[in-house]
Amino acid sequence: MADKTILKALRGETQAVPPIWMMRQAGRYLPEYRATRAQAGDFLKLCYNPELAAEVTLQPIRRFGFDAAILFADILLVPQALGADLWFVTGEGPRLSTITTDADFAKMKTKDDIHKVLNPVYETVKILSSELPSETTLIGFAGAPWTVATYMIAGRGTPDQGPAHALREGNNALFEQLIDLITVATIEYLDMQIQAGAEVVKIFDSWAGSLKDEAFEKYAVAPARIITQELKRRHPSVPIIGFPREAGDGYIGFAEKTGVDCVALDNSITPEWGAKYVQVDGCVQGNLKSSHMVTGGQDLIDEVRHVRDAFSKGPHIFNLGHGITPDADPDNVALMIETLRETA
Ligand SMILES: Cc1c2[nH]c(c1CCC(=O)O)Cc1[nH]c(c(CCC(=O)O)c1C)Cc1[nH]c(c(CCC(=O)O)c1C)Cc1[nH]c(c(C)c1CCC(=O)O)C2
Repeated sequence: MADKTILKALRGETQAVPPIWMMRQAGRYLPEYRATRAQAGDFLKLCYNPELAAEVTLQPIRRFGFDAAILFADILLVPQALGADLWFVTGEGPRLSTITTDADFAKMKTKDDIHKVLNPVYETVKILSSELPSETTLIGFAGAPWTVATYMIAGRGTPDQGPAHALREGNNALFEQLIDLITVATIEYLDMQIQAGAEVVKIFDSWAGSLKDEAFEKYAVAPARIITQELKRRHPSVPIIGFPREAGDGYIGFAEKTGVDCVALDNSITPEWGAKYVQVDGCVQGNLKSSHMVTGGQDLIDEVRHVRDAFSKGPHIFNLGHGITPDADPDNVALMIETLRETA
């Protein structure tokens, strides 16, 4: 449907009230999410259970009326589909078998093998595209090659992505083979999500900020450009959101260099800076601090207005600068939406 508010923003329209959704909007801060996850058994079983994954995707739409739903899945399902072992340690995060040698890489599967594992995700998308309200946009997603590679190399999240940088410098040929494999697998994965009904896709490069200068161009910009160009060739009308988190000056010109339709902004920059240097090139998404979803009150109201007003002269999708945290209060989410939609 052409007049969905998210799609209008992505086409470059400025709207008096920007559309809104929230990173990690289906998550542990919601009691109904925790109940469904318990029913599924654990987080990964939830990701691979199309009925229940669709259910948790719909929960924040029912409760809050967001303008977009984001598919419930995880960026680490692609490494798993490529042959990595994956598990989650409660309270700590993901763990994977590591890729640090040519022998490890030789055991990986190819891009054509991934759908066997990822099929349930496409089923979730199909369920959602028939069950979502007609005004709600369905967003699919994947991790960017660099961010996915950081987990595959280290076997876990790391504060500075040290192991991935070490491989990039120590065995660059292997590192680049891994980036290329994730890039081609991501294209096929997002293509299938689009065929199943995703109307927009987002590429999460959560660790882009640790790539500097030439490395940022080679491993954040170039893979995003390759994925975007190929998806645009196959699906010209499907908009793409890029999120090179903490890219700093790397945000400037990112849309033009990669071809993405919208750049998601984190909290390391002010909305004024984002409007001046990034929104000049098109749609931006962001960037309220997630901590306001914990603290609430007048500060939350003031900051929602601040972010909205700073981006009011161009196309904007309201969002947080990063995912909502488990300690957030759902009432603060409702207050954010109510404040955003008040007549200014
Ligand atoms: C780096 C990354 C991951 N996953 C993701 C990223 C990129 C965005 C970002 O920077 O946060 C992306 C992601 N993960 C999840 C979604 C679903 C859609 C949504 O945003 O609601 C999305 C878009 C569900 C999830 N992914 C995860 C949860 C929590 C798991 C649980 O329910 O126990 C959810 C709801 C787990 C996860 N998944 C990942 C980590 C590091 C963790 C553990 C940290 C944490 O617990 O928050 C990898």
